[in-house]
Amino acid sequence: MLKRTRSASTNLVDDDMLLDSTNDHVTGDRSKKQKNKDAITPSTSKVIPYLSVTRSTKPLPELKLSSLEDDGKEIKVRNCLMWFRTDLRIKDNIALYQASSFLNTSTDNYLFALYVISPEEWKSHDVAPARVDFWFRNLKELKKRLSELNIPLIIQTVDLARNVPASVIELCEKLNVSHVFANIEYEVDEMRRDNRLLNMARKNSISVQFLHSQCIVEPGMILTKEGKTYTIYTPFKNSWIKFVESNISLLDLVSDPVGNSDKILELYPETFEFNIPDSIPGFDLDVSSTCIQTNFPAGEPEAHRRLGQFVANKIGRYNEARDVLSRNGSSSLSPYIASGIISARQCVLKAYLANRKKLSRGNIGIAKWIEEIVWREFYRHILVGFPHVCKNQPFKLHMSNIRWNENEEYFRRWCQGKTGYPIVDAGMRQLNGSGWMHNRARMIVAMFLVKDLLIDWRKGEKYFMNHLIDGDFANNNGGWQWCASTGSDAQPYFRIFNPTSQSQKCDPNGDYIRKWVPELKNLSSLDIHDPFKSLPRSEFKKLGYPEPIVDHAVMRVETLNRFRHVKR
Ligand SMILES: Cc1cc2nc3c(=O)[nH]c(=O)nc-3n(C[C@H](O)[C@H](O)[C@H](O)COP(=O)(O)OP(=O)(O)OC[C@H]3O[C@@H](n4cnc5c(N)ncnc54)[C@H](O)[C@@H]3O)c2cc1C
Repeated sequence: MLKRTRSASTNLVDDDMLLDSTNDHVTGDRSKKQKNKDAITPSTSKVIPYLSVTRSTKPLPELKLSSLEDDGKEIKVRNCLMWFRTDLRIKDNIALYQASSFLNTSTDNYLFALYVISPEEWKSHDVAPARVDFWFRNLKELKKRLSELNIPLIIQTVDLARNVPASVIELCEKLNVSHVFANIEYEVDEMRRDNRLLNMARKNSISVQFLHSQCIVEPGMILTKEGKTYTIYTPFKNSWIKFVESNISLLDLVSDPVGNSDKILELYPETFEFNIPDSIPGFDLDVSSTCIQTNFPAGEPEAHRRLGQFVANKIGRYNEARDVLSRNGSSSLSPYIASGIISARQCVLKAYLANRKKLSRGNIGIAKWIEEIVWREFYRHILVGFPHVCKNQPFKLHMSNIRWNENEEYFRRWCQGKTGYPIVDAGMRQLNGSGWMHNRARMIVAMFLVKDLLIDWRKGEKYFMNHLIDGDFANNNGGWQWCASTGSDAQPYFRIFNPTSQSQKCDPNGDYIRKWVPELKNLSSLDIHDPFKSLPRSEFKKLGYPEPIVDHAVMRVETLNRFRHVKR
């Protein structure tokens, strides 16, 4: 394991500056629909609008870790707290490693770990029950592994989201904590929460360090020639690859944390006694939990097993297999990456080594897979550079003037997988039945909602978040806006998927449809893609499958018309 010498410390600025970055109000609730009548200018500043990032290449002991110390104040090290959020892993966890190395010199200080259960915050962010279930299962694994290091995992349940920072401070006081460490979450509400914590900590002489860990290339590290955030993927990717190739230590993993001495067991026995619940009210699984739990077992070893198997057996053919719906051609690592059970860096490093130390070129399947992780980074950079996307607004602001259909019946049928378009219904039923959906199916169902039903993409985005085990704000928002032609580097509005030809192309034998739409399981591969057209009416009626709710050709014309004439 390589010892990491690279680090970053971040000072979050005031709430007001966060709000100023888009001249709008942060709602605290991404899900609430905001009518965007006011013109809002996306940030074009050279630096990230609400993050001031400093980097250091000095070895760890020489790093100034504390924001208070940055102010010239010295804080005597007492105990440390690692606050886990969407980074539920021990390995390659920058904040955890920093926290543990910070204490290393002294044996009289201890490291505690914290996880906050925050139901109100989760509700307002449409967190799916499948995701909460996945978190709890992973927390149980994490707790076991931390216990082996004598690090207790403290669980706090905080009903109101606004009380989270105060409860962290309260815990610090109780446990004599002087230094708090956490990895940054880039979404606006999360940044506001952390900013509050920072302000409260300052008043209580507690040092808080937020560290970059979600991306291999931190937001703000690569910018266009004009010093702006990239808004087009291909130049972003080229710049990303060049940057990582010339700073290859960005792929170095941090060492494992050092544990506490046994003395903590006598001094703070109660901190080892927290139980992780199986579930909490409001987040009960409504699909077969055994299917989700069997498909996505918890734990870091499982994530690494998947990565290892994928790289050993499948990655080489990823470029050709990834779009075939019935072929398990992708890694299915997304729940693990989204909850931080494995880091993007660990994934790319493994692929890079398998590709004989190449990020691009080399094996075409490997290079393509790395590009997908770069999409994930692209959407995070967009989130930071254009935080208005966190506030229910389209990246291209004039796109909020599109007139959407308010058809609850159509929306309900889309959600249930009863549109009469087999490939769309298969995708939605996969989501409802397993908490996950194939990438190509996500594109098809999203495009169908927006461009065949003309329903606001934000309704689909919310539905996805409410059901996906891998729900991830940046990826989900980016994916939806790509399909809706409202996003950065999105599909042009006139590119509209034909669901039937997508079905023929990406599920040629109809096996994916047969798996998820049992009414059609006996149809031939010729009839299955559009049974309403291909079967005699009497035969079709016997299937018990709905007729198509709209005519694709008619809706295509209507959609082109509405998008073409959207007011600027
Ligand atoms: C409408 C829509 C909504 C989406 N919502 C989410 C979401 O909530 N969470 C999520 O993780 N991904 C989302 N994606 C991206 C993509 O569909 C999933 O990441 C992918 O299907 C996960 O399967 P995998 O792990 O087998 O991916 P692989 O193909 O093996 O890719 C490896 C990893 O790269 C990342 N990745 C892959 N494709 C993309 C992409 N297009 N954009 C950004 N990152 C990508 C993911 O972290 C993924 O796990 C969405 C895409 C669309 C079109």
